[in-house]
Amino acid sequence: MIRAAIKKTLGTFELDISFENDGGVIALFGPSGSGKSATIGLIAGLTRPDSGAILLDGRPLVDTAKGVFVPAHARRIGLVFQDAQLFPHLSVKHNLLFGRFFAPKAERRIALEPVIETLGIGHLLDRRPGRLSGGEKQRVAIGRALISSPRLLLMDEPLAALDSTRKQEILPLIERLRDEFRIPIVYVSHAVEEVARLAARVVVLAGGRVVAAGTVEDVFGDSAAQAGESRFRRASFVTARVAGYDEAWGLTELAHPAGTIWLAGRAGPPGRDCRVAVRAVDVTLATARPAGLSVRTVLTGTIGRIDTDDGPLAAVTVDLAGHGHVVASATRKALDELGLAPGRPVFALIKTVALDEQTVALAPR
Ligand SMILES: Nc1ncnc2c1ncn2[C@@H]1O[C@H](COP(=O)(O)OP(=O)(O)OP(=O)(O)O)[C@@H](O)[C@H]1O
Repeated sequence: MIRAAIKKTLGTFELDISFENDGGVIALFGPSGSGKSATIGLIAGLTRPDSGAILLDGRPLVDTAKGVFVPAHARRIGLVFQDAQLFPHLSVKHNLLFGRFFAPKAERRIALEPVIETLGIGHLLDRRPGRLSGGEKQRVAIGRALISSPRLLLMDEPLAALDSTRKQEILPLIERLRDEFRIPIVYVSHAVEEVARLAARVVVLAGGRVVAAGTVEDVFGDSAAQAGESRFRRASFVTARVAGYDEAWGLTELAHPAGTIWLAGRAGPPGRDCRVAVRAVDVTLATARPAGLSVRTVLTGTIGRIDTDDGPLAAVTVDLAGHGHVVASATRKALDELGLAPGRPVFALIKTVALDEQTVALAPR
C-alpha cells in the first residue's frame, strides 16, 4: 500500500500531487514534463519534498510534518530506469548479487535462481553489460531490482528504449513480477498500451497536477485523458470474460453485459477476465442495430460525452451497458446528421479483425 501527498518546486515547475494504491501495478501516465520522473525521485528518496508525506505499508518514507526522511538506501525500493544502468565492470551475476547486498538477510524473500529462470538470463551470467543487447540489459536490471527483495518496485519508462519485439518479450515478465512475486509496482510510461496491459489503476499527470485517476477502464474510457494523443493512437479498454474459443473459426468469444465481443485468435482460459484494447478509429456508431453487415461485435450503450475541437473530428465516449466505456472517432458531420448527443442510446460496432491476441491481456486480479 502506497499513499503519497507531496509538493515540490523544481526551478519553475511545481509538483503538487496525491495518489494511493492498494497493491499491484499503479501507472503514472502523462505527457513529457508532467512530473512523472520527479514523482519517482521523491518516492525513491533521491529528492526531498518541500512538504507532504509518502507512506509505504503505513510507515512513512518521508513526512515533512514529523521530520521523517528515510534515506534512499534504507527504503528497500527497487528501481528500473529506461537505460539499465548496470555496473559495466561487473559480470551479470555480480550485478544481480549487488541487488541482494541491499536486502537484510532476514528479509531476503526472493532467491537468485527463480529470478534467473523467470527472466531467462541464465546463459548471460558471466558476461559483462557491454556485451548484452538492450533487451538483455533491461532483464538484468529488472533482476537486480528484484533480488533486493524490494517492498516496492519503481519502473520509469523501462521499455522506452526497446523495439516493439523486445517490448513484447519483456511485458509478460513484468506481468509475472506482478502476479508471481507479488511486488507492488509504480510504473511510469506514456505508452497507453503498456499501462493498460500492466496496471489496475492509473494516475494521469499534467503540469505537475493529477488530472485523472482511477481504473484503467474508467480513465482511458474518458476521451479527455488522451487529449494530446493523435486519433490513431487513442484507445479505450474493455474488460470482458472469456466465454469460449471457437475452434472451427479460430475466434474467441468474450462475454460483456453490452454484448459479445469477438476476437481473432486465443485470448485466455475460459472464465478469466481479459482487457481488450479498442482503437477509437476501429469503432463505428449506429443508432439502430445493424443488419447485413459483416461486423460481429455490436455493443449497446449510451453516449456519455462528445469531445470536439475546431477540426472535423470528434471523440465520442460511449458508456457501455453493464460497465466500462468505449471511445469512438467520428466526424462531426456524421454526429450531426445522426443527431447523436450525450444521453442518446447507441450501438458501438467493432470489427473483429481490429481485435486479436496483440490487443488483449489478462486483466490483473
Ligand atoms: N532539478 C530540476 N531543476 C529544475 N527543473 C527540474 C528539475 N527536475 C525536473 N525539472 C522540471 O520538472 C518538470 C517535470 O520533469 P519530469 O522529469 O518529472 O517529467 P516527466 O513527466 O518524467 O517527463 P518525461 O516523460 O519527458 O520523462 C520538467 O519541466 C523539468 O524540466
